[in-house]
Amino acid sequence: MTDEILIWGAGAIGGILGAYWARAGIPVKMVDIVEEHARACSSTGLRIEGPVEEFTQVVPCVTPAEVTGTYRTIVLAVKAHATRPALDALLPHLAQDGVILSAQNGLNERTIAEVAGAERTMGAFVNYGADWLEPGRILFGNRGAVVVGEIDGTIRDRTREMHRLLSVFEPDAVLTTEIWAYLWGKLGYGAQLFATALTTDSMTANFAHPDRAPVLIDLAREVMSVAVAEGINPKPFNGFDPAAYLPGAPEGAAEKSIADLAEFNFRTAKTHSGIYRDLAVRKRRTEVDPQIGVISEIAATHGMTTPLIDRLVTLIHEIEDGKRPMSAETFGALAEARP
Ligand SMILES: NC(=O)C1=CN([C@@H]2O[C@H](COP(=O)(O)OP(=O)(O)OC[C@H]3O[C@@H](n4cnc5c(N)ncnc54)[C@H](OP(=O)(O)O)[C@@H]3O)[C@@H](O)[C@H]2O)C=CC1
Ligand SMILES: CC(C)(CO)C(=O)C(=O)O
Repeated sequence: MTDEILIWGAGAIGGILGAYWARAGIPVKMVDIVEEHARACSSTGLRIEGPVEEFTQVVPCVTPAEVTGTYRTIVLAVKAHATRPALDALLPHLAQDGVILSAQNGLNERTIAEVAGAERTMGAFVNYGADWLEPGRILFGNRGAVVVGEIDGTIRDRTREMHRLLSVFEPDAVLTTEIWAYLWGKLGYGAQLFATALTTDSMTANFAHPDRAPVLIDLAREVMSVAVAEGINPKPFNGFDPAAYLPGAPEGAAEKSIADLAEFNFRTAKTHSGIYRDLAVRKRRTEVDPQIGVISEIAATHGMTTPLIDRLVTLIHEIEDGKRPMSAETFGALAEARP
């Protein structure tokens, strides 16, 4: 047994955490299926680039087959659709009294709790912007909200310790009793980000586009109404204001949130979302089903329908399958599903 932290998934999100922790002298090891990346991080080091800070840090990194021992803290930072296979591989290395922290988008904490047990699951919400560029190189595009909390809302010694560790990386990290409220807020913003990836335009260009803003507003309204049906009161962050998308919001509030998101994303060196990168750069499937499709599944349990979310999922799949281009016309096909 070791108190070394294991980061499972050493890409944009996990790699940055690993580099900051290793630089601060915190014992950390990373695991990644990309062997060339693992070798680079362990030998010449992981290069963090971009406007936030630039440095190179050696961080021990192995492939899943090379992991030995058991760990009390494992940070899971793979894409949402890789959560289950990653859990299968990491569970033999999780101590009985250990915990998995999800540093992901979506409601992965539900899956982790199901597989590893609720007691061994901790939630996080991360909104910093980063891109994996090539083996051993990650762009840190912008700082963003980092929040940690137990899935049952309690605050324990281990939660405070995780908050302390995250604060090494992000001094404004928040310790919360309402992690689900942040995760649902990110689902609303996440749906908007998926919509921006229907085009090749930057996130900011989409948020600032007069014809697209109303569609982005209606999308967030759909997600926020499902959150409310779930008994969640989503939290604001970095320009995303959940209350602006709820019934009874003051006039102009949603438009202001969209303008704030255009402004927030104008300041990042990460011009496009991770979804755009999956589709246009990495040419691979996205997290759309576990991150966005799940919203309509939850809506159905409340007897609600989510026409925009459903159309968005279909369009993203059509792009993944090469049946549609990323274009203004494809965004227009989303707009057709507006109420
Ligand atoms: N990037 C960002 O700015 C943000 C991302 N997020 C979220 O954070 C999560 C992680 O995203 P991100 O870091 O961008 O993704 P990346 O693809 O950059 O990093 C994930 C890494 O994990 C590897 N991997 C995949 N499956 C496994 C596995 N079973 N075991 C070990 N490693 C594996 C991937 O390899 P391969 O590439 O070959 O699959 C990749 O190197 C996602 O849920 C994302 O939505 C949240 C906020 C911001
Ligand atoms: C845009 C970002 C970084 C949130 O700010 C994100 O979550 C993504 O790329 O999917």
